[in-house]
Amino acid sequence: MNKRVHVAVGVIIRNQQILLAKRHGHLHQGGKWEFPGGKVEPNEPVTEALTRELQEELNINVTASSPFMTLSYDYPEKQVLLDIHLVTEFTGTESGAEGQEIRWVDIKELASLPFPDANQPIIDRLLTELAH
Ligand SMILES: Nc1nc2c([nH]c(=O)n2[C@H]2C[C@H](O)[C@@H](COP(=O)(O)OP(=O)(O)OP(=O)(O)O)O2)c(=O)[nH]1
Ligand SMILES: [Mg+2]
Repeated sequence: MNKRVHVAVGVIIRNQQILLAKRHGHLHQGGKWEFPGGKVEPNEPVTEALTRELQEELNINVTASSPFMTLSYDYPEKQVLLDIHLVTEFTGTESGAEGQEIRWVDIKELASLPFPDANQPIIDRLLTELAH
C-alpha cells in the first residue's frame, strides 16, 4: 500500500543562518542533514505538528512561522509531502534533544552539504530568495 507521508518541516532562520540537524544513520535518508521536523499526526494541524516536532527534537518553542512551500517527492521506498515553514522566532535554547548533531549554517553554505534528494528545490529557493 502506498500512502504519502505528510511531514512538517521547519527552516529555522536567524541572522542569515539556518539550523540543521543530522539524521541518525539508521533512519530513512540517514546520515544526511535535514531541516528539523517530522510526521504530522492524523487530524493534527500542520503548525501544531511543526511546534510539537521542534519541541521534541530541539527543545525550542516556535513563536513565529509562515508557510514557505510544499513539495511532493517519491523516493523508491517512500513517498513524502514536505510541508515547509519558515521559523523566524522561537524561545528557548536549541539542543539536539534526541542525541542528533545540530549546526547553524550560513545560507550560502547550504549548497555544499548533503541533504535528502527531496530537498534540492528548498535549497534553491533559500539561496535565491533569502541569501544576501
Ligand atoms: N524532517 C525532515 N524530513 C525530511 C527532510 N527531507 C526529507 O526527505 N525528509 C523525509 C525523511 C523521512 O522519510 C520523512 C520525515 O520523517 P521522520 O522520520 O523525520 O519523522 P519523525 O521525526 O516524525 O520520526 P518518527 O518519530 O515518526 O520516526 O521526511 C527534511 O529536510 N526534514
Ligand atoms: Mg524528525
